[in-house]
Formats: sequence, structure tokens, C-alpha cells
Amino acid sequence: MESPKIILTGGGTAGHVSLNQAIIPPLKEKGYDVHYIGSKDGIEKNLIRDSFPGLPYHEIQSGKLRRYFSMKNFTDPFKVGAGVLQAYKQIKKLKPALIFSKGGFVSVPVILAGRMAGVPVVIHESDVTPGLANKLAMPFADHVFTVFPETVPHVKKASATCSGPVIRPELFDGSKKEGLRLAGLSGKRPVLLVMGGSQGSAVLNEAVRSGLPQLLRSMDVIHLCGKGHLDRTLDGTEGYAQFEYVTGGLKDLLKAADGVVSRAGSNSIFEFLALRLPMLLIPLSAEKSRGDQILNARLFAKSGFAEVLEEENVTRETFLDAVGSMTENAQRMILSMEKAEPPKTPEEMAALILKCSKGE
Ligand SMILES: CC(=O)N[C@H]1[C@@H](OP(=O)(O)OP(=O)(O)OC[C@H]2O[C@@H](n3ccc(=O)[nH]c3=O)[C@H](O)[C@@H]2O)O[C@H](CO)[C@@H](O)[C@@H]1O
Repeated sequence: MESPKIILTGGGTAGHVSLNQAIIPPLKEKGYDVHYIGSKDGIEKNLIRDSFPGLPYHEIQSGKLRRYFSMKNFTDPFKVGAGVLQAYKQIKKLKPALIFSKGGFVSVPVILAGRMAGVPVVIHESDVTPGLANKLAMPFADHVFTVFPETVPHVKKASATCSGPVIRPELFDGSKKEGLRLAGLSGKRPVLLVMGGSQGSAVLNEAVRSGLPQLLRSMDVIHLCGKGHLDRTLDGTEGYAQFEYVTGGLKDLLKAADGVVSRAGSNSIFEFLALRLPMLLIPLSAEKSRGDQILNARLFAKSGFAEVLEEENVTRETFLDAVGSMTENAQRMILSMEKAEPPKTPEEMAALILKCSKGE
């Protein structure tokens, strides 16, 4: 008998792919033939191909849906239309038992096409308030899972439950020794890891670089600065290691870290929580986004897992003070983290998703 099929979609940023990466192995173990629908040049293509060589990846066109003016706003709806047709063709051919979407613009045509083809659609929302793509797609979904319980009332026209986060299992297998080796650090001083989300962050990069001489007096710094943002003039600086974007070695660098400074993307902050890493969060400002990271960060601060510095208040001085305060309160944050609900395992999440599939 032919294996049942499942289509995963989601992309645009690493956060929109991470859960899909985690649930592919348990879905395959349960006998599902997993297919991915993503865009031609989105980050999801390489992330999926690198971690799961041979997994069928179907490219569709996708347009960005913007809240601001751009000439592309006139052409992108046509791309979304073309994407719907391409996705519909694939869905009709594959006849999946379920479509699971992690969000991002590429998921919108897939969900519309899935609905047209009568296939159950499940969405996962990582932020407190749904992103634009998920918001548009939710009325066409059968069920929505959320990470934060506070998100459930934001879901309209679909049933919703809070599943909590899922963490890629390999992140728990880090080696401190390997992390220090990768970063060329001695391990004799506390290590601060700075991470600006999947695309890096100019604000964080500037803050850490301007405060580097002061930071390096008492700690070593590992800096994940995003593609194209290395500062070659800092090469060879004792106690400072910079990387553009790390894949395999991330678990080791995280294990080597005693605390993190980060954007407040949902996936990263739940990873830090699961790894009991004290955090200083600098959320993306409401001017540059819908303010989702501000809400994520505030809820983490309220639970005692993080301290927050708003982007508009970042100067060299406030940044250094905030790092100092986070270091002083690190033990208290770790104690609060011990009380947090454990994340779902990928197996548990896969089972939850499959409950929504045809025939269940
Ligand atoms: C600018 C933007 O739109 N940001 C959104 C995007 O975040 P974005 O995808 O940038 O950030 P997330 O924190 O959600 O995820 C980043 C992921 O990249 C991984 N990572 C990061 C750096 C690195 O070198 N290697 C690596 O593997 C992290 O471990 C994490 O799993 O989606 C999130 C989840 O919907 C939202 O909360 C964010 O507001």
C-alpha cells in the first residue's frame, strides 16, 4: 500500500522553518511520505535540503504581502495567484492527508490551494500575535496551534489550542568543549553569546561592537552577526569570535555560553529557555514590525526568564548596563526557568498534528 503523504510549508525566516525541521523525523518514522512546498529562493530551501537531502521540495512562486507602499505591491498579488495554481497542482497530484504550515508568505498560496482541494490545513503560530501571513491564512485553516496561551483568543474563524513550543532535539546535545574550540576561546571567563535572529541585527551588531572593549574586560563574546555583517577589522581580537550564521555548531556555541543577548524571535527565546540560558532581549521595534517581538519579550520578562532593553533606548551605555544587570540576575532567571512547562517533543507535536489529518 502507498504511504500516506503530508505536505509541510513555511519559510522566509529560519523561525518559520524550525518546527518543520523538528517534526520531519517523527513523521517519517510514523510512515508518512513528507513533501515540502517552499519558494525558489527562500531560506527554507537550503535549510530543508541541507538537513533532509532527498526530501521532495516543490518550488512555487510567492509574493510578499506588505503593510507598506512598494511598487511590488502591484505585481506580487499575481505571484500569489500563480503560487496558488502551482500549489493546487501539487496537492491534487500528491493527495496528502494533511497540510501543515509554520507561517511566512510562501504558506499563504499553499493554504488557499489546500482549502480549495479539500485537504485539512493546520497552522502553527509562534508569536503572541499572529503574523500577517498567518492572519490571512487562518480563516482557511481547520486548526491552529499556538506557542503562547495568550494567542488563542487572537485566532478567529478556526479552532485553536496552545501546544507550546517544540525545540530541535539536537540543540540539547551541545558540547561546551567543542563550542569553545569553534570560537577559539579559553573557557576561563564567562561567555556572552549575541544573536540577532536569523538575519542578524544591525542594532545588536552596533551595540556589541561599540561596547566590546568594556565587555572584554570581564567576559568573552561570541557574536552571530548575520550574513554579510562580519567586521573584518575585529578579526584576531582576543576573546571575541564572530560568525555570520551557524547551523551545525549552534548547539555547541549555546552550550559554551553563560548568557545571551538576542532579538526576541519566538523560536530563539524558547530555545534559550529550554537550555536555561539567562537572556537580555532587545526586541525588534514596533516601527520595523508589528511589535510581536516586544510582546514576546514582555511575557518572558514577566515570567522572570529575561530582561528587556527596548531598541529605541539602546546606546553603548544602556547596553553595557543591561548586560551587567542580566549577568547579576542570571541565577534568579535560571531559577524561574526551572518552573517553566517543558517543551513538547517533536514526537508529541507530530502526534498532535496528525490527529487533525484525514481519516483520524
Ligand atoms: C525579522 C522577523 O520577521 N522576525 C520574526 C521571525 O524571526 P526569526 O526567524 O528571525 O527568529 P526566530 O528567533 O524565530 O528563529 C531563528 C532561528 O534561527 C536559528 N539560528 C539563528 C542564528 C544562527 O546563526 N543559527 C541558527 O540556527 C535559531 O536557533 C532559531 O531557531 O520569526 C519569528 C517567529 O515567527 C518572529 O518571532 C520574529 O519576529
